[in-house]
Parts: sequence; C-alpha cells; structure tokens
Amino acid sequence: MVSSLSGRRFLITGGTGSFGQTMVTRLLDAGAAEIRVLSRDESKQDLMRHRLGDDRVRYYVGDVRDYDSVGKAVRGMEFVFHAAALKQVPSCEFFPLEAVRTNVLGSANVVDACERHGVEALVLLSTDKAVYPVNAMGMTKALMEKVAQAHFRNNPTARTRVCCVRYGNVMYSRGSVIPLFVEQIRRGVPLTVTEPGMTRFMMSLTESVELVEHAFRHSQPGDVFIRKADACTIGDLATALCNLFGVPAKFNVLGIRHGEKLYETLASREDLSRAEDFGDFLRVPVDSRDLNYSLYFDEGNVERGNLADFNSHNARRLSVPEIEQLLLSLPEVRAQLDTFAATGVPA
Ligand SMILES: O=c1ccn([C@@H]2O[C@H](COP(=O)(O)OP(=O)(O)O[C@H]3O[C@H](CO)[C@@H](O)[C@H](O)[C@H]3O)[C@@H](O)[C@H]2O)c(=O)[nH]1
Repeated sequence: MVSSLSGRRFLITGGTGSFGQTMVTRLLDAGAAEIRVLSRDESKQDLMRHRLGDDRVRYYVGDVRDYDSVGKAVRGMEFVFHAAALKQVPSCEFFPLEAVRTNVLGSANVVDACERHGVEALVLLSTDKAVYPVNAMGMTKALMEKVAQAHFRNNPTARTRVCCVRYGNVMYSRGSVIPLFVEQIRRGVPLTVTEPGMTRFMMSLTESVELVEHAFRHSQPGDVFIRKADACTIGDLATALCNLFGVPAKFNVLGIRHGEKLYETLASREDLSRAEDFGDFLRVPVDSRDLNYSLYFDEGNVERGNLADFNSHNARRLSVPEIEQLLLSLPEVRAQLDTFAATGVPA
C-alpha cells in the first residue's frame, strides 16, 4: 500500500482531460515531486501549462498507440494513471478498429511499458459500459480490463501492480448530457431526452478521482475496483435541471439511440460472486485460475445463479430534489446558475 503521494513521481495518460486535470491538481497539492502528462493535443497541454504554472508538471506529446512515446513518458515514473481513451459511444461505433487501437492495444502498450520500466503501480480507468457490453466503446474497455488482469495472471512475479477502476457517468464531463441540457435551457428549446425512464449511475469528478486514489492505495494485482453509486432516470435529471433554472420542463423525446442501453451495470453477477464489499467500494479480485482446464470444466459456483447484478435500475434511485442537490454541488452548474440569475441566460 502507498502511504504518501508526497515526493513521488506520476504519469497520467490522457492527462489534459477532465479527470487528468483534477488528478494533477490533487497530486500537486499532495506534494508530488513530478507529474508527467502524456497526451496527443499540444494546444490543450499549452493551456494547461499556463493555467497551472507549476514546473513539477512536464508535458509529453505522444499517443498510447505508439509504444515508444509511452516508454519515454513512463521511464523513471513510480505510478501511472491511464485515462487516455476513445470514450464517445457513437464515434467508437463508426470506427471500432480505432477504439481497439487506442483502448485495447494502447492500454497494452501502457501495461508493457510500466512493467519494463519497473513502475510500482498502474491504475487503468474503465467504465460501466464494459459490463455486458453492447457497443464498441464498452467492448474495447472490457478487453482493456482483460489485458490488465492477464498481466498479473501471466506474470505472477510482475514488478508492476496493475488494477482497474470502473465507474459510471461523470456529471458535467465534456460532451456529456448535462452541459448539453444546460445549453438547450439557454437557447430556450425543449430538452432532447432520449428515453425518460433510462437510468445512469451519477458520480462527480471528485468521486471518480477518489476511486482511483482508493484503488491506487488498496488494490491487489489484477483487481477491479468499483465505487457504488446512486442512479437516476434521465427524465428526472432533465426535470431537476429545469427546476434549478426555473424553466418549465419541456422534452423532445428521441428514443434510445444506436449503441445505448436502457440501464448500465457496474458489477455483473460474475463479478459479485467473488467481490469483496468495502461499504462504498467493491473490490473484484482477478479470477486467477490457471490454464488447467479441468478447473474450468469441473468446478462451478452454485451461488452465482441466485445473484443479481448491480445496475442502474436496481441501485438506489435519486429523487428529483436529491438530483437538484447533487447538481448544486457542481461548480459548473453553480456558475451557470449565477449567470442565468444575472442575465436571464446561462453563460
Ligand atoms: O441529447 C441527449 C443525449 C444523451 N441523453 C441521455 O443521457 C444519458 C447520458 O448520456 P451521456 O452523458 O452522453 O453519457 P453516456 O452515453 O452514458 O456515456 C458517458 O458515460 C460513460 C459511462 O457510462 C462514459 O464511459 C462515457 O465516456 C460517457 O460519454 C444517456 O441515457 C443518454 O441516452 C439524452 O437524454 N439526450
């Protein structure tokens, strides 16, 4: 277990994204000695460099698909957080091989480079869409989890402790539904709700960072860490936003889109049959059976048939007032509400 972040050296792949920027700030506050950001977009790096103005942060332009660029960034680091990914469901549907290249092969490059350069721990960020996946984004994230677990299963004496974290929707993340609804409220148009009864797990950016830190400190090699989250319907989410901005809740119902599920699953029955419950967190250890196939054929789990998965339909359901409170805890929503109060329109 890692007791202190102070004086340590970190790499964050995809470090200019919302998760990366929050994590970098937290690590700087905790006294990290060096933080490297590996990402493709030099202009986002430049903006971040000016915003942070801290020379403990070093910027590496590169792509996880390219082993050399990963290796250069990993060398000399003690801990790595792997957040770089193709995350948009529709673009991965249209370009599944691109998702394979970044989410599967790119992640394998990160695992290999960490092992080769003797990194102590690597945390890979996954998603609820990786459980019983129906779209290419979720399928490639599921394979990323398998790559991480295989690292331990195939190398029991590995130098790098590799684990994954899995979480649901991060509220107000770039390109997600909440900023879109706020923009629609601003324009005074009906909110484009896909299916009012569709449910999603809701989590703040801070909670997602806490989950990564928890996994980083407490994981065993091959673990998947899950933070138990509350869920809500998209209809209630849209209603809560309209209530906060004081506009009537008017929806244009689109229907479930290609590649979408009615609900998401954070932990499958298969995960739960071996999960350890830590209150707010679930730890799913790797299935470490070896390639001796008799174990696969002759041993089963009688409990598994009785287990229900943990999904956004059976999780604790947030009420509209509870969603309003959660939304009010987000600085982005408060900023929009202030502008709305001052000018009658959000910024
Ligand atoms: O105009 C819209 C757009 C979306 N939705 C719904 O809002 C919910 C959330 O959508 P969105 O914010 O786009 O997130 P997801 O498609 O659920 O995917 C996000 O959440 C995942 C975790 O589940 C992450 O892995 C992805 O990167 C991230 O894009 C879904 O039920 C959508 O059907 C609408 O009702 N109207």
